[in-house]
Amino acid sequence: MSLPGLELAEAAVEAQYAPPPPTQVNLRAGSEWRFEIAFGATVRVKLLTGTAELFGTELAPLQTYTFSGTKAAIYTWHGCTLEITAGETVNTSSNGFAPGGSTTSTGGIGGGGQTQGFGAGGCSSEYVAEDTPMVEYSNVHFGLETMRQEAQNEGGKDGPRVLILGPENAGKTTLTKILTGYATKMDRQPIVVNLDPTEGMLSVPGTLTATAFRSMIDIEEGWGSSPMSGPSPIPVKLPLVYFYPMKSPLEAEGNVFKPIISRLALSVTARMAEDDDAREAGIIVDTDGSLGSGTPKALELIHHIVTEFSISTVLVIGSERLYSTMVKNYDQKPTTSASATHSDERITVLKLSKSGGCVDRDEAFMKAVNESQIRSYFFGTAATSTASSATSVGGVITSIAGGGGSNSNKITLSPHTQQLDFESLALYNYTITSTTTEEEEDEYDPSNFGAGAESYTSLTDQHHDTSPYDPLSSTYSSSGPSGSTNNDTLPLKKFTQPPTLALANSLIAITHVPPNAPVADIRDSSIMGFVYVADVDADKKKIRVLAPVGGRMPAKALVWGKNWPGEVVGLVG
Ligand SMILES: Nc1ncnc2c1ncn2[C@@H]1O[C@H](COP(=O)(O)OP(=O)(O)OP(=O)(O)O)[C@@H](O)[C@H]1O
Repeated sequence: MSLPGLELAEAAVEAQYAPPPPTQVNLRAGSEWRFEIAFGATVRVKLLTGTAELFGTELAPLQTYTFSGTKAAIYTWHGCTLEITAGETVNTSSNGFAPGGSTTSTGGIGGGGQTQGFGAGGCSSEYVAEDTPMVEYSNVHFGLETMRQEAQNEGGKDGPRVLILGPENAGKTTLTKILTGYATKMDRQPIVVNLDPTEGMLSVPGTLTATAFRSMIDIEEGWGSSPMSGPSPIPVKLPLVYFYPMKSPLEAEGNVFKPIISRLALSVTARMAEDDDAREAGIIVDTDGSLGSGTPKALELIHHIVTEFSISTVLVIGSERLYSTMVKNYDQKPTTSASATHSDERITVLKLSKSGGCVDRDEAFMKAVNESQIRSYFFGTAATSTASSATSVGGVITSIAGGGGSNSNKITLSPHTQQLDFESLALYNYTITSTTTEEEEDEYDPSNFGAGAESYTSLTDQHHDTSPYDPLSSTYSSSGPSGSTNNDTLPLKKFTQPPTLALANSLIAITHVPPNAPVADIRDSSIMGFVYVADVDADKKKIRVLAPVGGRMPAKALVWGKNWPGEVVGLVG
């Protein structure tokens, strides 16, 4: 192609790019290889000698792991040699599967060559770092392990309930993975709770989940996979999923987030009460970066989490200020379960270093991560790995609520599309005013939906937070009341018809409650699964949806993910 005005011929991308030859990386004991791989590029990593782990989960020797759209590090305690090879590229533009979908299967550098970087194996960035906080993190693990041992020895005592806090990109999720990986390696079965709606854990973005980890985390995909039919190299996990279709816990003054947390905590506590393995191993709670902001509202939500999950250990990464606030509010204060069990259990607050490897993920990368999570929820993952064989199955899924975030079993699913009569659906939408400054106001306007005010109903939120507020009273005295009580109306409205075009390309969650359930019940319901709106026919009042399973749409209340995860274009061609 000629460049206008310059009469220079631009070399073809393929010609510019030669696949890098396999590279060997020698890691000394206590160092890590940090790498970034763009979406669309794949890089294969093999452990040739020694031992190594990726965020707490050990790599099997001589097995090839394939990574795409990843920023991570492989750490070694005793030294190792890794082999890094370029994998095939993924067509990110035209197949409707981008960025996490089908591959060109060229075995080399294909049309998407521009996504390959110039580092080893086509990484866009890679280097070896000697300075890591892994010793600190492993000490935390052994501290937690002592608490688990105590819980095991003294029947009835709970294992550690850990809350991980910090600003965005401080490494909270990474620490959660490391602690979970180490715990499962020691045959513990911790319950991992994800309270970060920006990124799904074993589910799509916009979900808050709790999962009992009985087996190892998947190296390539982050968290492993939730149940679906077909062979799976890593045992699947079954998350309990709640839908929170907002980007930040602080939206709607935290009034939607808090009751869902209470629900989640109730389920987790019930599970711990009847499952000794879970009780001994305890809970690890990963949070959203906005809770690390230290604002009164964020502190109030932290307090809610600490209370509801009876947190015993608070880990703060990468924020001295937040650490000092947490020490002031919680260190050596009794846990909420201490008063219930008449024990003397006290909260410990610890400060941890942020890893120098933590990378800021820009909006485009996060968008690709989120789209990839949603895409894999419906389509499974492409067969990129030589470590596991791909199998096409009929898309029959036994449980559909999870599955999105990390379907590592390289299964291609076949979701079903079907036409639905919009009038037969009970669709609800959160009508919040976004607190995120860059987002436009999102007030509910019935006229947008072509329906009068009578087409939606509004019920009052029944939830009142009665949790004691002592530890934080000093914090709030200067800023006045927290403001959590000035919005008693739950911003969850039902609308009927006609369907709006804004529905197209968005997700709808199927709850477990009947269509006419009170809105507080709809908000508090766990999720059966998701459908994706492929098309809207406003005239005929019909929508075409993509569902992970065939058959009739369950007659349940539905919640629209309009604000978040929002529009995901091109899932269905
Ligand atoms: N040691 C490391 N080497 C390379 N990359 C790393 C390392 N630690 C973390 N990362 C990467 O940095 C990014 C941010 O880390 P992580 O997701 O753990 O942060 P977070 O605090 O959970 O962020 P958020 O609040 O936005 O969810 C991730 O892509 C993660 O894989």
